[in-house]
Amino acid sequence: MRRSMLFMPGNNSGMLLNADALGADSVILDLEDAVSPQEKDSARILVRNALKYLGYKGCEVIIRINSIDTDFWKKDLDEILPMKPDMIMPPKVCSGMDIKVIENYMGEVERKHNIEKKTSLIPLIETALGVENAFEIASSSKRIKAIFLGGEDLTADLRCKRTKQGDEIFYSRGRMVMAARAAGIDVYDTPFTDVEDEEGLRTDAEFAKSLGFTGKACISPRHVQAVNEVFSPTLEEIEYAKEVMDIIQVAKEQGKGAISLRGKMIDAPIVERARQTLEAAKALGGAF
Ligand SMILES: CC(C)(COP(=O)(O)OP(=O)(O)OC[C@H]1O[C@@H](n2cnc3c(N)ncnc32)[C@H](O)[C@@H]1OP(=O)(O)O)[C@@H](O)C(=O)NCCC(=O)NCCSC(=O)C[C@@](O)(CC(=O)O)C(=O)O
Ligand SMILES: [Mg+2]
Repeated sequence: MRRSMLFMPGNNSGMLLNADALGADSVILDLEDAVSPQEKDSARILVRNALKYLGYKGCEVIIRINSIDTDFWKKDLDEILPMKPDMIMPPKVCSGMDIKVIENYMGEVERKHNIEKKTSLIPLIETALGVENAFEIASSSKRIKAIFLGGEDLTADLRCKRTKQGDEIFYSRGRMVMAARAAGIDVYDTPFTDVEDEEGLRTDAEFAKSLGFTGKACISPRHVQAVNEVFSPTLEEIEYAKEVMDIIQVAKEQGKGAISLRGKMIDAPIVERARQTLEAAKALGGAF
């Protein structure tokens, strides 16, 4: 289960060394905006070597490449794909056509190196055009396992102020969740960028969860535990889900589709949510 995704700059060897020991479900080794243009070549080699020699058994590893309007993205794929990372994150994806361009080049590299695995994609959507085309992007390739909202670049493109409360990205968050769920994939929320503000982080993560996000990115290891907690089912939720499953069995035996539990109606969609809760709990290692 992927709840937290921790970004780290691809040119920081100290951070890369312990990448899979920080509690995040995924780490995103960044070759894009956290790396200056002068450092792109050395960061690419460092990340390639980290994948090759460190192995990263403790969590999923995603590489954020540079965007297709730069001179770097093909070199990124040339070096990184042969190391078979779990996923590639292309940034500033604006359309399904962008995905086709990336996918075609990935196919070329995979064939050249006889790589059977088709590496998955998690497109970063962080422009107004990208948000408008979110469903088209989400459904443009079988390689896409999730989409990811980038609030900082998006608000720069929208020409508005990025606030902690996040009213300015409310529409985009809803649109992303809708697009991802309609395409049958997961959806991840933008990182909370105030490293010191754990209460603000929790509020932001809880709000993202309430909208339907699967998980959230982090820029600091200090945020990982809170994000993992928020995106895990609570014991109360698990207990309730089990009660729902029990009571719907009683309803079935009585030939009913709906029944009452603690004064509230239980029917098919509530049972489906309970099933999702128990599935998440099971994925996290609970015994049910
Ligand atoms: C923010 C800060 C500089 C603060 O540094 P500080 O040193 O003040 O932090 P401290 O907490 O004091 O660090 C205590 C100890 O943890 C270590 N430590 C810190 N962070 C760590 C980490 N991430 N991974 C592993 N280790 C870490 C540190 O090395 C130290 O270790 P040690 O010295 O041994 O004690 C640092 O966190 C950092 O660089 N974060 C990642 C930045 C990054 O990747 N950005 C790009 C991706 S976002 C993006 O692009 C989003 C988007 O695309 C989407 C959108 O649109 O929304 C966009 O467009 O924005
Ligand atoms: Mg960005």
